[in-house]
Amino acid sequence: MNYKETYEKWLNNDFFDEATREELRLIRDNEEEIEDRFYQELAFGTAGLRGKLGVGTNRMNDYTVAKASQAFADTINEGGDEARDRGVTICYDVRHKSEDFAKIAAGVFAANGIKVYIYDEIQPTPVCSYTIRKLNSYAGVMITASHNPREYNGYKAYGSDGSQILEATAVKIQDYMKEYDDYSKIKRIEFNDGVEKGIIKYVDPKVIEDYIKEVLDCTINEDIDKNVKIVYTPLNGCGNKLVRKILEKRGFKNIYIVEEQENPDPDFTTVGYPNPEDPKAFRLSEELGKKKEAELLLATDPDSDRCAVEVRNNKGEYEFLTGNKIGSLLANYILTALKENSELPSDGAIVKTIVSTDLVNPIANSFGVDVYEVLTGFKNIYEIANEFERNGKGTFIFGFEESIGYNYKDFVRDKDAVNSAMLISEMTAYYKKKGKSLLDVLEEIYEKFGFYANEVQSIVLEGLDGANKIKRIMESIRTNPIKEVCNLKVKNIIDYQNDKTGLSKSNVLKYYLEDDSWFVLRPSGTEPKIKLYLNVIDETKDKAISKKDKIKDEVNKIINKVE
Ligand SMILES: O=P([O-])(O)O[C@H]1O[C@H](COP(=O)(O)O)[C@@H](O)[C@H](O)[C@H]1O
Ligand SMILES: [Mg+2]
Repeated sequence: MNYKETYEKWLNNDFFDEATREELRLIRDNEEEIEDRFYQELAFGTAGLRGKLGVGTNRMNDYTVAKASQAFADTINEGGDEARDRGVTICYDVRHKSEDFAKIAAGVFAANGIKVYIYDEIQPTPVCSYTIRKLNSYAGVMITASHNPREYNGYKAYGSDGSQILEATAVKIQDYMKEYDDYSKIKRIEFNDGVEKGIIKYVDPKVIEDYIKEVLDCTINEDIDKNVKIVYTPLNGCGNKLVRKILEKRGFKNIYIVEEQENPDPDFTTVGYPNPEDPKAFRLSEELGKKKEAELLLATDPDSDRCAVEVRNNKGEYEFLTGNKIGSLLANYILTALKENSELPSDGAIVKTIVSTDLVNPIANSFGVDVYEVLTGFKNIYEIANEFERNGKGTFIFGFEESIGYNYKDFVRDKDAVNSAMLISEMTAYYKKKGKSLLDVLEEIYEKFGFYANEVQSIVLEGLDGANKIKRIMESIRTNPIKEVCNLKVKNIIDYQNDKTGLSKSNVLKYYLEDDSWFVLRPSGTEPKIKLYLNVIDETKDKAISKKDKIKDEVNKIINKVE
């Protein structure tokens, strides 16, 4: 069926509610809009389903959420009575429709005989992962579009191990989805009926208390300067309650919250694009920071799994620290402390993605700790912890990725901005006591382990046209491989789609240059973007940065030539 036929089918089927059909009538003459809404079904990407809110098969709405939930329910039902009884944990964030979608999903699972555990308020993504493990749930769902713009929502799906589902399960769910083109086949009861029947239950708030204890147990050093001044913003998302509680419980004396961004706001009015990977998200934090002379600014994204950092430099200005820098600092901090406290496991591992900085390799190796590399996505990072658990060997210490995601230990199996905010604050306070800032420590790390310059550049290409352009860029570089960049010969090309890498197949190209620098091109799996990642090494910091900029420019020229 082509997009126009699907559109007509929705328009003329009185199964769909009047508001839905009215929205479709209004776009009758807008061919482009019809195509964008119906040319495909939402599909599982890096972190579940993600799409714009609105009517259509390529949109997040009551029907597509119900369909995905029915297909997920079918997958769970393959596990029989045990799976149904262990049930599904459901959480949701602050976005438009998040709570509604959570309740629709709950109604679908319940109608399929699957128990549901749901919170009566917004929760961060890491709490979803934690609760699945704590309640021994068979699966989980987090309704969120993370840091995407306000027009988006999404559906993160989890397995019983508390990490997001891998491709094999996503494919299974998508196969089941094909059986529900007729939406009336989806089983669903009203949320309140499910609560009355007792098949949908609210999670005991004690679980949150246990989570807080576990996070506090991640404390590494107590001998720290708790007077360090910290500004925190939840960016109107889910981080507010838990991050503040944790920082208070750790005894930090000077925590300042950006008031305008304290309470939930699904429009993210005060920030616009609520992605703290973009330093613009720190505008209000910087203002408050300057007033309070704060040393550290922390921002968590709307579902509070990403944590961004700015640090005050000698001139009193704030410097953004990328995910690669924070990942390296945390790895160095954690490993140093574990070694000093004689707690470093002999089979310990650090896990990062293939697009994250290599600086962590010499750091980890100096402690005799292995670094594992996986494809983009925290689901892949925690698959290593799951494997360790299945095989009974290996200890997951720390995982991170360049997109400001980190986590220590494995009681939460997704990135955790609550735990990260605590550890970054602790690390800052620890070095403050020694008279150093995070910037000083970073310089020491470079001196000791080498000068690495990293960058991630995103090119936004929206809609079907954008998606096609991204395809053409990847195809063009596959068919005409780059041979040399900035007088550096290409030493090796890894095509994760076609080469045998030991990892799942993925649309990613990694270019290694003769000096061991590399760059990677891949389409984002959560946003309409193609990303260029760079990891460049040289003898000094300045040389590394300038070489990285030159390589970036040259690769951009190649990309821009693609029609
Ligand atoms: O968006 P979040 O915070 O859920 O984060 C998700 O998306 C990020 C960006 O992925 P992509 O480059 O494919 O857009 C991934 O790095 C991350 O592991 C994943 O959990
Ligand atoms: Mg997020």
